[in-house]
Amino acid sequence: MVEMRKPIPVDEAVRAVMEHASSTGIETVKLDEAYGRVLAEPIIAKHDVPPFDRSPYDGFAIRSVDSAGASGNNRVPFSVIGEIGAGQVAQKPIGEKEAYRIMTGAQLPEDADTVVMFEQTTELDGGFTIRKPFEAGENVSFKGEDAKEGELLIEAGSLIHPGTVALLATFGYAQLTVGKRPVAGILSTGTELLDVADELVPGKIRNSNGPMIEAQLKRMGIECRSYGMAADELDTCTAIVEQALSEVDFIITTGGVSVGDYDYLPAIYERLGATVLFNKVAMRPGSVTTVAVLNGKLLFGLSGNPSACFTGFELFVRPAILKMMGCNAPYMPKMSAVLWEDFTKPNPFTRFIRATWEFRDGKVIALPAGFNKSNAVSSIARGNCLIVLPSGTRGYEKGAVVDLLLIGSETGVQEWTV
Ligand SMILES: Nc1nc2c(c(=O)[nH]1)N[C@H]1C(S)=C(S)[C@@H](COP(=O)(O)OP(=O)(O)OC[C@H]3O[C@@H](n4cnc5c(N)ncnc54)[C@H](O)[C@@H]3O)O[C@H]1N2
Ligand code: MOO
Ligand SMILES: [Mg+2]
Repeated sequence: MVEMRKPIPVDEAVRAVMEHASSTGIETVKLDEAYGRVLAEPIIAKHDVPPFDRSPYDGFAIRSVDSAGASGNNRVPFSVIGEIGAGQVAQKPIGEKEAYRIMTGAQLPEDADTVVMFEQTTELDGGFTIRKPFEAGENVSFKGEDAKEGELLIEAGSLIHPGTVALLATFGYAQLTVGKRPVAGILSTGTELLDVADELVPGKIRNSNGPMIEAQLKRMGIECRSYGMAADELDTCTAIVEQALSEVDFIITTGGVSVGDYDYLPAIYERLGATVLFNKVAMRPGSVTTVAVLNGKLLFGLSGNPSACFTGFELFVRPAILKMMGCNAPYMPKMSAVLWEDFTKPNPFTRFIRATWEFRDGKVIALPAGFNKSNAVSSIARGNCLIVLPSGTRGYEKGAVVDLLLIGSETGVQEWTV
């Protein structure tokens, strides 16, 4: 008799996975390897930024007192006593009505407290005149205005993006500690599977899930070990999964998790003694998504159906990986949008629809990506988000406001429910 499975809500399933996603540890990397990693230490300003008062313009550094009373009718002359390019420092202090030519980014000479842009002067031989007074501090980029020594700038647990790299470089982090990346193992199960280079033969299809998952991992910078494809044979698949468990931090299998005669993942978990966290989720696609855990390692049993497989990765595998790396905001960001076409099917389970969000007619709209079934492959190639239609809702009409989950976003959120 077929096994009856009890679906659990998506949020509950995500929580169960996250409870078992534990840190892979930390390691030290060079700055040029830091992009895409997670900070294992906070970035605290090691010194003021900028580290000295500097000129934000190309112009002349003067003492503001000397500009008092300047006007169109009373142009005040200055004599230029030297030039300071960025990286150079003034050799002597400036005296009354004296100025340095100074370039953007150069340290202000002692006593100078303002900068006059070239455009605000009339140049003369050996000097220039100005036609307005300047206040102390006008046109100065102050020491510490960007960051103060000791200030907490970025918390540990943040994903390192190019801007973070700039900040790390500013403070001289030639190396830093980051969360270790877990190593993933992937196995595509299915007797019907052909390799990408194979010609189609009756009854068979090419393996698209394996390459897709590898790309989803690559997008996160995660290294994977591919265990290729395996026919639906219990002994063979069990042996591969067992082998993989000894070599990687977590395993993703695709296919074989439903109740069919050749769906062997449930039996494999049982043989290996893995604890199944859930084997039915109140979602579509991906209701058969199964996650098990053995010796602290997660085994993600994603559905064989391509749309379900894709969605299962983004909803369950991705946040778990980020948590293993120590990330404090592992969930896809959410946004609201106006649904741009009718979606008439009722939603007994929470539905995730591959879609594109864009800005149109003054609002953010969401356009479903086409053929919307769990076994669809064409629509997963389109779109930049998932529309979320909560369980227990009926059809939606064009114009309804719906939630979106953003796919491929660099930054995430700390808490999340769908
Ligand atoms: N009696 C029931 N049948 C099914 C149920 C159910 O509840 N009761 N659930 C359906 C749902 S929902 C889904 S989703 C699928 C899940 O199937 P499996 O995860 O067991 O996957 P397979 O049976 O191995 O394959 C399903 C489908 O996907 C194709 N596939 C598999 N691997 C790949 C791959 N690597 N690349 C591309 N396509 C792949 C496979 O050929 C099948 O067409 O079960 C329903 N059935
Ligand atoms: O498990 Mo499914 O809901 O058709 O993808
Ligand atoms: Mg099946």
